[in-house]
Amino acid sequence: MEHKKTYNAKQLKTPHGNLIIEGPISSDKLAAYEFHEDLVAFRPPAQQHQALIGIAKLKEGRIIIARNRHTIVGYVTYLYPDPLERWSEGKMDNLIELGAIEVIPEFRGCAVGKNLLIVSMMDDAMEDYLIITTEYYWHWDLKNTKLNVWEYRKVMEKMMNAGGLEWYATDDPEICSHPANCLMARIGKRIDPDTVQKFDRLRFMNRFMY
Ligand SMILES: CC(=O)SCCNC(=O)CCNC(=O)[C@H](O)C(C)(C)COP(=O)(O)OP(=O)(O)OC[C@H]1O[C@@H](n2cnc3c(N)ncnc32)[C@H](O)[C@@H]1OP(=O)(O)O
Repeated sequence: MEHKKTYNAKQLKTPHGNLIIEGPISSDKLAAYEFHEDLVAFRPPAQQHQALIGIAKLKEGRIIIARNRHTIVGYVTYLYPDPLERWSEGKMDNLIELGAIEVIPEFRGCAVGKNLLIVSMMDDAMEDYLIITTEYYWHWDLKNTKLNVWEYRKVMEKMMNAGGLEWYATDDPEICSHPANCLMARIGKRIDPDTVQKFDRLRFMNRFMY
């Protein structure tokens, strides 16, 4: 499949300053911007910056950023699912995963997360994808936000809903291991029924056990 990427951008005014929410952004541009030192949710900032540059180079990879002048203060990633996870087992070239989303603490609660999702979906090419995201509570910043798992889950749902991702049932053991974990997905307008069926089979791989 051809992976068309069309750049979109919007301005977001926040009490902490104006941001540009933009992408998909090229690896060269990503490399040229500063990467804020508080972007620590997944890896040390320098390593995560490099990881995002790598994703932007992938044919299916997409990075949308929130930028304050020359500094990246938030991002969301899209790429094929990890080959070790069940979501890649269907070898579906139109299934991509929202792999990570992060906003620095200073700008949280200012709708940056929601706008990263909104700008992501401005690209019409997203209608050709089935987009999934897996939510595991152990990736959440419960310590600093002081939210409990259900409050945090609500934040995640509201943010993902802004991009049209909705809750989907699954028997994936890791997701089922805690009730706050979940699978969310967005089925693009041009997705065919065959793809939806394949996705259903991926969601329920253990059904013959019952
Ligand atoms: C697939 C994955 O990546 S899982 C891991 C997700 N990432 C992380 O947990 C990393 C650390 N956390 C973060 O970076 C941020 O908190 C994010 C990305 C989860 C959310 O980003 P934000 O920019 O704060 O989200 P945003 O401001 O758009 O808020 C979404 C909704 O949650 C609400 N919300 C946000 N923070 C809070 C809070 N602390 N308390 C209550 N509600 C909150 C917002 O008011 C908004 O709700 P609304 O639509 O009713 O107004």
